[in-house]
Amino acid sequence: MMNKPEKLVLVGNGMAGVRTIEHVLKLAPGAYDMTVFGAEPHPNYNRIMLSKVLAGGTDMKDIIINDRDWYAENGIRLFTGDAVASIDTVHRKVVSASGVVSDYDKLIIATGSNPFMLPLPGVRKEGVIGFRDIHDCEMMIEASKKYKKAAVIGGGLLGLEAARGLLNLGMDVTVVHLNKYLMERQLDPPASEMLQRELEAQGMSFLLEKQTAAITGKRRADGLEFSDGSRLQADLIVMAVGILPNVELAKSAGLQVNRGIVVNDFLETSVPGIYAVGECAEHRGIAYGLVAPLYEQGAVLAKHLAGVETSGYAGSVTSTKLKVSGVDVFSAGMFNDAPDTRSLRYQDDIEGVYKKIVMKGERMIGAVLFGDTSDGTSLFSLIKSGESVTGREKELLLGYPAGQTSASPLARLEAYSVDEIICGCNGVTKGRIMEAIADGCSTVGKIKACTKASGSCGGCRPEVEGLLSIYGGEGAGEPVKEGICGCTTMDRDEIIEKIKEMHLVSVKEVMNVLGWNEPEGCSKCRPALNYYLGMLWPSEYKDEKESRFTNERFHANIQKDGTYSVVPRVYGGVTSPADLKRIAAVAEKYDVPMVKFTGGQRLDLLGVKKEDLPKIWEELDMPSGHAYGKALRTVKTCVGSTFCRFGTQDSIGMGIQMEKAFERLNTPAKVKLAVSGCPRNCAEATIKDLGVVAIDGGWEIYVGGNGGVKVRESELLCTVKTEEDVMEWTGAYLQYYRETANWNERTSVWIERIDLDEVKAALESREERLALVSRIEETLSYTTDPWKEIIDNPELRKNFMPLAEAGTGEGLGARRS
Ligand SMILES: Cc1cc2nc3c(=O)[nH]c(=O)nc-3n(C[C@H](O)[C@H](O)[C@H](O)COP(=O)(O)OP(=O)(O)OC[C@H]3O[C@@H](n4cnc5c(N)ncnc54)[C@H](O)[C@@H]3O)c2cc1C
Ligand SMILES: NC(=O)c1ccc[n+]([C@@H]2O[C@H](COP(=O)([O-])OP(=O)(O)OC[C@H]3O[C@@H](n4cnc5c(N)ncnc54)[C@H](O)[C@@H]3O)[C@@H](O)[C@H]2O)c1
Ligand code: SF4
Ligand code: FES
Repeated sequence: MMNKPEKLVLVGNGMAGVRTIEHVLKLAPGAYDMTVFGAEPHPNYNRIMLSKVLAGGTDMKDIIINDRDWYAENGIRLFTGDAVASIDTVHRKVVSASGVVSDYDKLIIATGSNPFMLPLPGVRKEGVIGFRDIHDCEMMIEASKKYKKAAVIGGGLLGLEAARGLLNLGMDVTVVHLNKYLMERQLDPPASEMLQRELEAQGMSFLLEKQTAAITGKRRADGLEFSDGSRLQADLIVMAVGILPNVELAKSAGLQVNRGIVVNDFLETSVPGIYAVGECAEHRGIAYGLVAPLYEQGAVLAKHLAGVETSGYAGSVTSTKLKVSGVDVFSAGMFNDAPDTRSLRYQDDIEGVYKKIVMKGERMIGAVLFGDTSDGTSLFSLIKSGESVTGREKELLLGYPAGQTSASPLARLEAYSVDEIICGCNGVTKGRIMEAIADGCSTVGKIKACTKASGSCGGCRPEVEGLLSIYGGEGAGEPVKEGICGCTTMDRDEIIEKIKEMHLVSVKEVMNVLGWNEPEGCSKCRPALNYYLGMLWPSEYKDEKESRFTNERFHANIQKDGTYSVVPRVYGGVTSPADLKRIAAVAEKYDVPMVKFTGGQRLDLLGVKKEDLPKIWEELDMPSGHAYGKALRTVKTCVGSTFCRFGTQDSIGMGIQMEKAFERLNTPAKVKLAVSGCPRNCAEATIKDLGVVAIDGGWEIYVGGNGGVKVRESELLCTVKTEEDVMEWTGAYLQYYRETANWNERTSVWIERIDLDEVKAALESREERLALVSRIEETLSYTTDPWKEIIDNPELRKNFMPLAEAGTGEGLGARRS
């Protein structure tokens, strides 16, 4: 195109600016003679990965995007550690702090942002820091070696990622937040509360609705003082209360500046020949703080500079994911309710999943996901497209039922346009990934090396794997395997085989030895490994509470208002006046707002405060009903032959026997049983994981039923004669399920996957059945009642105390459960 190269100067060697010149190099090679100035002493690096560096497991050298050779190979003059001090817009030149003068024909300002440091007394003391660059990250790592207590001011994305990193570095961390809800700019209150609970369980402490008034200490900070007069001790204070676009240079050069440097749709500033891109730019009144929109800006600016036609940048809808391992949070678009919007919500407190989509007319305009963010990309795509989703709201909220291929995640990926951004962190489109696959990239690793997709937060890895399986076809050199989660490419069977072969005995050891790409794992693999290890090594494995969901850690179901529910075990649904009196007395004494019968014939005490749980368990003096766990829940019974005139067998006695035998059993997913005294089936045994129906002279055993979201009628496994036979088949069946199902796979899904005939074949021989029964009995012999364990152990009881009693010093000590 152009003959003599024009001089292009980039001020700011960060993510948006360098991405722009990468595009220019591709679109118009040789068109520009380029010079880059960076205030930091490093080549261009991935700032978002600093959170991962702080959290451990990622090395500083791994976050370099373009090393110094790249600049040299592309003929770019690079000045690092040398900030541009002034711009002469008349003579078109910039002058750096060290005195380097550089002429330009075109100038890009990409100076990013500065952390907003609250103007508090004491803010300049040693030990007070923002979190923006490699230097800050190194300072925090150093501080953690000498000091113990950290305070992070600001419970937004950055503050929480910083706090998680500091916890990993062994510090006690308190997050001080102005608002009542964490991440209030990204989450609605229910999601925010679930997030807080999960982070508390990880060991983070919170002070909400707290206004910091001063930073105390002499030369070095030693704590915070709040506007209500209270104090917090801390040796390291990280300020994460937002960012301010870095506009000083532009302002002093006379460019129009509001909050950011004002640009039009082609990223042109008020001065001809000067452009601004990235966090420092303000487009249509918005200065963005996430890479995806900044990369979109960069792509437009590059086209403009390369003389390639573009309709300009029209602004972005944004989405965010929190990069804290073990917590899946996604937010996009307008997620708050408004008078002209309509919201649909789904909440599963047992699995710790919350989903919300916000509709305006026929369009979806926002979404919040907690616990399961797998639909994030497709929901975001629909939000951005603005297409009508009328009639599909429910399936968008709930995701698509397994096996429904027309709307499977793969089908959705296939339906995306080639311009759809798959990897937000690196701005990689579906089309780019398809190109890489067509060029021979046959593994996720190769696609990462070639396109950078999945190389940053890792959140897009499932989509990259999906695209590989769709477009890799026969040509893909290495087979595409479904890892149990994004942290590994190994599937369940491979992991179990390795655990057995190498005798791995802890979650951490499995992750280390089997090369997890996330050192801390995630909310999918940690509980799964915890289950597999417990199933494989019943005598030696010690359950890792931190790998379990909140409900299982507190042995009670958390409710939407943060209270808990208590469901004592009532074998076979049969209670006694004495038990009922105790339940009533406890309910009165602790002001339990509601006592309710469950669908499984139990009594549920709802609205219990966490600190009351151990006292209530003690006073009830009844075993845990495990209503919160992936475990045997209930054995529902009908009245049977004891009282019913149709009854052919004693269904109550059978049910009680089964419940007493298998209570406390850990299973891949919850398990519900039922026993009916005749084929009228009043206990609804044919929609249970295992249901027993009495017939003349014997019993029928049905398996794989479900009465939940996707109703499935159970199938006949066998017909047996005696109660002993029922016990043997039930034990063998439950153990076979425990040994072969994926973690979190209900029997109804498992049986469709492996087929009933396989189950029948596996249980056909008496010898095999007895071997399975002996393994389940061994497992059961090591189980204890969790409520009793806590009642008898003062250390465990402390986890249930309110913060002020459980903590240290000013009542804010970190609580690790
Ligand atoms: C810890 C952390 C985690 C993050 N995680 C995410 C995430 O998960 N997802 C996401 O989308 N976003 C994330 N962000 C935000 C994201 O990193 C920024 O949006 C992005 O880096 C902004 O790019 P930029 O090029 O505008 O600014 P920067 O990347 O900040 O680059 C600006 C550069 O300009 C330099 N500079 C400033 N003034 C001058 C001058 N006068 N002369 C020369 N150089 C100068 C600065 O030193 C800096 O190196 C995170 C940010 C941080 C700090
Ligand atoms: N995963 C990600 O996408 C990610 C991660 C880190 C950073 N970032 C980006 O980096 C930038 C900086 O992040 P951030 O979290 O600092 O900004 P933010 O503006 O998103 O959040 C700042 C938080 O601090 C709180 N706050 C404000 N004043 C306070 C005070 N006086 N005391 C206590 N709390 C106070 C606010 O209520 C707010 O929730 C943002 O643009 C963010 O999007 C993104
Ligand atoms: S299932 Fe049969 S035995 Fe049981 S209550 Fe109903 S009618 Fe009676
Ligand atoms: S979305 Fe973060 S690496 Fe792709």
